[in-house]
Amino acid sequence: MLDNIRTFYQLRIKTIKLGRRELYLKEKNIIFLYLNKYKWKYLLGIITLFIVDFMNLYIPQFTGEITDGLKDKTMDITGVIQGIIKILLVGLVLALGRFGWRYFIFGSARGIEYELRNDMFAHLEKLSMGYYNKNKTGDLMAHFTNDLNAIRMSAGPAVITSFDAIIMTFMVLTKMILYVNIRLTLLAVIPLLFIAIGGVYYGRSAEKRFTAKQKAFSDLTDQVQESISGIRVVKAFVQEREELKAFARANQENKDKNMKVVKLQATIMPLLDIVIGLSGLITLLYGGYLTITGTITLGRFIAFNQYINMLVWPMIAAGDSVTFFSQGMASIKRIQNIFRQQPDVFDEPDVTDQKINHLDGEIEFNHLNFRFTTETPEVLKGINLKVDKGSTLAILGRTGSGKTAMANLLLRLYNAEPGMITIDGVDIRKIPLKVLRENIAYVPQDNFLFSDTLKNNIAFGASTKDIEIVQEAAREACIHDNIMDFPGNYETLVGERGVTLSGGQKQRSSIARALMKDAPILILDDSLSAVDTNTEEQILKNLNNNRKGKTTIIIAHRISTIQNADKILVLEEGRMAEYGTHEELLNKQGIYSKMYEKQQLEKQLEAV
Ligand SMILES: Nc1ncnc2c1ncn2[C@@H]1O[C@H](COP(=O)(O)OP(=O)(O)OP(=O)(O)O)[C@@H](O)[C@H]1O
Repeated sequence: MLDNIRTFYQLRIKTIKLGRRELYLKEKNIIFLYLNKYKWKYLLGIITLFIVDFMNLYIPQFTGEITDGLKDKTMDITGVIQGIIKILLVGLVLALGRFGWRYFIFGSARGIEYELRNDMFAHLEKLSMGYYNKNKTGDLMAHFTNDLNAIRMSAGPAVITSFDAIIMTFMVLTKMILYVNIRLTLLAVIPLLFIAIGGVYYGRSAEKRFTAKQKAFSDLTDQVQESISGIRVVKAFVQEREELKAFARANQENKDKNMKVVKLQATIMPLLDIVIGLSGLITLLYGGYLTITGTITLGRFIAFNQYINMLVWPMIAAGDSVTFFSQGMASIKRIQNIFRQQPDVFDEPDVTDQKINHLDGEIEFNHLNFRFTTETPEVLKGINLKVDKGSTLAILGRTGSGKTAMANLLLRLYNAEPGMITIDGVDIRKIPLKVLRENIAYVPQDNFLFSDTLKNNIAFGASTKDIEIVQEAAREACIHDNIMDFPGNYETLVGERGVTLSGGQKQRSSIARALMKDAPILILDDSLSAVDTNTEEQILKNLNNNRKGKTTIIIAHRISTIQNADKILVLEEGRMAEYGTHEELLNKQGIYSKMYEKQQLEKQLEAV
């Protein structure tokens, strides 16, 4: 019985410890996970550093010996040459050692930065749309540049300077005591103690200022990113001056926050000089006295001065290390915030058991209600309908009525409640995300194209880049002739460094990209709005011929786009206002028929 209780508590303690450790790694210091990977390299680097520092101490000693030898006339030219050879040999070891620690420690820091950047990108890719709706692109970009840079500086130079400072201080002090004089050493290092005390205060204050500085930089990056991506709107609304003012404000804020850091460093550095100067003064006064009284030789006095100078570097390095570490700490916290974010949409544990690797395309919405966040109102209410495999559903409705929301839910960019959407009779949440998205071809409303060739844009996400297949998809989307008119044909670069496509050309390239996927489900989200009616007719005809047996969902505003669909859903403020075929809805004399009449009238007016 007692044994059982003991085992129970032992197990419990173990679990708590494990839990704490996980929490510690996850919550407190993600950087330790990365440092751990490079621990052997760091160790090698630190050992090399130790050797370098150790060898360094012999140069003042050899100089001191030559000085005393020459002064006392106990050393001839051979002795001097031997002394110089010893110094040169130490110099050679130092050169090799300095290469070594740089290679090991800077290499590890670069490695950590590289891995952290990869992991951060992979993590960001996993995060759901909800996260991107809340966070600004510029801010995220600043994490990849400024914050990772600060982390690298603290994982590399700061590690070196700290260890160097500690090892060097320790060794120099030992050498000062053993080789020169203990009392002189103690007196000379008293002022240096103030540096250790000041370091703690400086570290705390520096981290706060660095956090503010990094945030200001993020805001500035965001400002530039928004102004440049929105330059068309800025120019069209003659808002250059306003944008410039907003930029100047962000820039000023960034400068102010940087100045706060500069001011702190500017206060600390002269203080360091004063402390170091005091040490030098004590050395001159008391060391000089000891030399005059013959307690230490002139050579040892000279060596002592060199040792004091050797302490200057660790003191300044200590200041730099605190700066780097504080900045790194501020950045790690910012990056940790990203890693702490969990995707809302993910494969639940039992999903992989489902063995689903293909979809047929029978979609069912079962009394679907949906809101984007708990704070926002419901945007879809009681949607209840079935889309048969191989049929076409058209969704029509005023702007903001929830059409794109339905597409987003089918792609699981957001989560619907369990059971509210099924595909082939399986709850969408039980279908592996990869399978779901691979089986849906989507033409989004914003027709985003990458800064790449048209060929690569169309073949994006497809299993092949075969030009014949790319051309076939482009022909179906009625963009082939346009592409052939471009100077580089399919190799034409799109976007910032290439040609600027018209709205309609972008739309059709985007349709070609979706058709290239040849998926069992195709969603066109207002994807024909920028093409003329003849081209629209042609594209729809092509879709009809080539997508037999496959499901299509067309979201549109023009009735001409959707009138041949098997079923038409009219959404009104997220509700199914009307549902049926074109004829059925016309007979209903409701919203659809009114829309139809209006659009017919517009057509006739256009013809006149
Ligand atoms: N990420 C989001 N968070 C909160 N609300 C959102 C979000 N995205 C869209 N909405 C809101 O949901 C409603 C439906 O939007 P949705 O984009 O589905 O409309 P839509 O019918 O596709 O409109 P349009 O024809 O203009 O594209 C709108 O009121 C919109 O403001």
